[in-house]
Amino acid sequence: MSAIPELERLRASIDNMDAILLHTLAERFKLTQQVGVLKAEHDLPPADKAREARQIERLRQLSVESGLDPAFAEKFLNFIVAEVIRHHEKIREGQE
Ligand SMILES: C=C(O[C@@H]1C=C(C(=O)O)C=C[C@H]1O)C(=O)O
Repeated sequence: MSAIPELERLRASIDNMDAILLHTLAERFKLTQQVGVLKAEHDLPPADKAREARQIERLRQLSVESGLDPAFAEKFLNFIVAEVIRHHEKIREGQE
């Protein structure tokens, strides 16, 4: 039996999941952009390390519960947050 139909079925679901991830990320960035504007208006610093530490702790816990590598979850969050902070700095400088 050919593996192709099963491979195509799995890849179609993977494509759907990728779309969900991307749309979810886009909605998250809409929210963080609003936080960036609020911070710039009130002269608050772009990064909040205490908040990030709480998010990492929470996501590490959720990862264990859902069978995901907690180290990966932490790296993934850090990657996204770094991009968010880059945007916040730009908003602060009036470039966004
Ligand atoms: C969005 C915020 O700004 C930064 C980005 C965060 C994020 O992307 O979740 C979290 C903390 C901050 O370093 C915030 O302070 O809530």
